[in-house]
Amino acid sequence: MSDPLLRTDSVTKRFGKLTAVSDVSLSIPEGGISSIIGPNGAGKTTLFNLFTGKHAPTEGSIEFRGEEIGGLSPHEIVSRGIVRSYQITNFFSELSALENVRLATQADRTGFGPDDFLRHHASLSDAADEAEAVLDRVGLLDVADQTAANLAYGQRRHLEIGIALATDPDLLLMDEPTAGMGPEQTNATVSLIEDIAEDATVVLIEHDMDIVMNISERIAVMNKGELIARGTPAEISENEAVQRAYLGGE
Ligand SMILES: Nc1ncnc2c1ncn2[C@@H]1O[C@H](COP(=O)(O)OP(=O)(O)OP(=O)(O)O)[C@@H](O)[C@H]1O
Repeated sequence: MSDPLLRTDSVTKRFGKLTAVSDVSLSIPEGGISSIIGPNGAGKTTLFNLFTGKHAPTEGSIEFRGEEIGGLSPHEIVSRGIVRSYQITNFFSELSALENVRLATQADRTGFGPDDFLRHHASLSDAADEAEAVLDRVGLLDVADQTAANLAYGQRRHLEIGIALATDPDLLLMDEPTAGMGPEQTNATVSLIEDIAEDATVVLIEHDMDIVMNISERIAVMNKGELIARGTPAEISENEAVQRAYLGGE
């Protein structure tokens, strides 16, 4: 089997006396969709925050493509190709959809070295083309010129995904991407996630079990900070420890 894209080894995060993530060893292979599920407070978001550099692990390691990333800054982690699509709004509301995505594509391609500076002008028009392609992919080309603030809720969520895609991530972390959406928008978002997973690795935190079971190739289940099960949707749906965790009995 090929090396995992992301691997944690006994990673632990404590906040004072509270252990939010406890001794979690998990491998995410390259490609496809993996989901992290678990009851409220299980430690899912904290695990994402460790992956993105928002928090440093208290103990243990996190490797991306075989290199330690635990404790790196968010900026360094993004530059390695790990990007998070936020559940909270993460765009400039007065700028248009296109401008928001274009800023993200520019940030991805414009470095700070002298060569980058010389390439800057040419890269701006490329960034504009790329931004349009990203907007098309997330279904927002027809509202490209509307300000982000004027987009409907589901469109704003897709804009956030577009901003993440604009940096061409290898690993896209998505935190409840369908939260608050109606059935039609949910279906559109699920199709988009499946499309993204054709050429990037996607890890989802998702509470909607129908989506999780339909879309995931593999699922990791957390409860009270611990990883209690890993497996395919069929394996997880039959796992007794998982059923107990969801019934609140463990
Ligand atoms: N910055 C922080 N400081 C202190 N405690 C925190 C912090 N972040 C998370 N926690 C605590 O860590 C535990 C795990 O929280 P986390 O948000 O990771 O769970 P979750 O599985 O994402 O839950 P939910 O599904 O409700 O979002 C909770 O008890 C939470 O209160």
